[in-house]
Amino acid sequence: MTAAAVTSPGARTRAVTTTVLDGVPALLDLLPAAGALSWVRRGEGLVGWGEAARLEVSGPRALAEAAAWWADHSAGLDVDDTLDVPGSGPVLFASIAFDPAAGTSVFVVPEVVVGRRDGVAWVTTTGGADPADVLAASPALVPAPLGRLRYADGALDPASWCATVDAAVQRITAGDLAKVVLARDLLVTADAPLDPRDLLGRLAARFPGCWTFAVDGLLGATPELLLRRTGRELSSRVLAGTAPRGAGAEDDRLAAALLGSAKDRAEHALAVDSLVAALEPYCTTLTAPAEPELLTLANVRHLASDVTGVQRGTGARGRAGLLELVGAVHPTAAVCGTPTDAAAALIGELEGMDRGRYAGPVGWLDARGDGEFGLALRCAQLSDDDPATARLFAGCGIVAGSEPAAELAETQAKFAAFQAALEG
Ligand SMILES: C=C(O[C@@H]1C=C(C(=O)O)C=C[C@H]1O)C(=O)O
Repeated sequence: MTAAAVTSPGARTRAVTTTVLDGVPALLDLLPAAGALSWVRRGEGLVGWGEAARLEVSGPRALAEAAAWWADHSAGLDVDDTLDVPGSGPVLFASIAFDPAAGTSVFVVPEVVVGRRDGVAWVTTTGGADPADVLAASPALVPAPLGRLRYADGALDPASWCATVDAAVQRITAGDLAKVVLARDLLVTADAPLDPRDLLGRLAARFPGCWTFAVDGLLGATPELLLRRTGRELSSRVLAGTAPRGAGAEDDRLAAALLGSAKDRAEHALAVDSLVAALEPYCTTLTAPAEPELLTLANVRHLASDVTGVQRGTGARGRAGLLELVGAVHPTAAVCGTPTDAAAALIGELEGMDRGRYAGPVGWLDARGDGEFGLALRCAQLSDDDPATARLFAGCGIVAGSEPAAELAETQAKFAAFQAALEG
């Protein structure tokens, strides 16, 4: 059964105009406090605000319905876009549930989008608003102190979560499956309301190589690119295999140990294989590196593989749409496990929580079908009911030989990404 809640554009919102900007604004500084939408890396990307249209959808055909809705929506627009680059003209921000059949995925067409790509900046407005007015309206951000932060266990306390890791390792050893990604949540309450703009600014400053995202209150800085499409070109950055950072020579030792770890390499290979197997039918060529590289972040290191391909078919009708591709590759073994069905069932059995949109695809697409989707990791879901609270998520891949205490420490290192943004 599919549930869908839709707000559709009226005649007022049919005119979409992209205007090139003379100056190049700092994208995240433009965002208003409410309804922030973001996909920014190294100062480039897209931010948006306001809602010209919105779709909330769940069910086995959720992504197909969203794709049809977006095609229908964009076909009815009167577009003036002389720039014509990926992300100019009409744009849809998306945050897809980890399990789109059961959870709610959110799609938002902003009233205003500001983009920056290769040093060129533009603004796209819907409904005839003057770009000068919408940019002048963005208020200066005064960082608000959050006061004391109080943390509480989410679904499972650390000891219970370690017991689930142990149970998963036993199932893997028994031969039921090869890998499962188990996550946990952590609740935080501040003295004052959390301001998405503060959080996004701090995430981007500390994690410049990650994609700083925000859609419908889910905010984070993810290092993992699920799928980018530009024309027929596809790319993905697969991560799996993680080590903590250390001080001085210890940091180098930990990096070398990660690169040489048979366990982490095996865990990584499962994630790459899952992406390649799902993408291959859609591609004329698809290339994965023979060896992973190290990706170094402020809080952790990962094994990383950049996979690139060229999509089969030409033209909007001759090739699969971006949301179809996203639906085909998700969930990879980076966030679910191998085999997918057995891992998904074990997650449902052991985790004891609803992932919501955590570990789901998050990003944007335009009316050409170009776009970028990351995996919603290193993130928090701000509460609708209490603006001073949020739910943080972190998970890790469990394989034969995983040790519960080390996996718990890995979740703590991953939580630290968002915690640093909260702590300022
Ligand atoms: C699941 C998460 O991260 C994933 C799991 C990783 C691992 O187990 O080594 C590494 C990167 C991500 O693919 C998370 O950050 O919550």
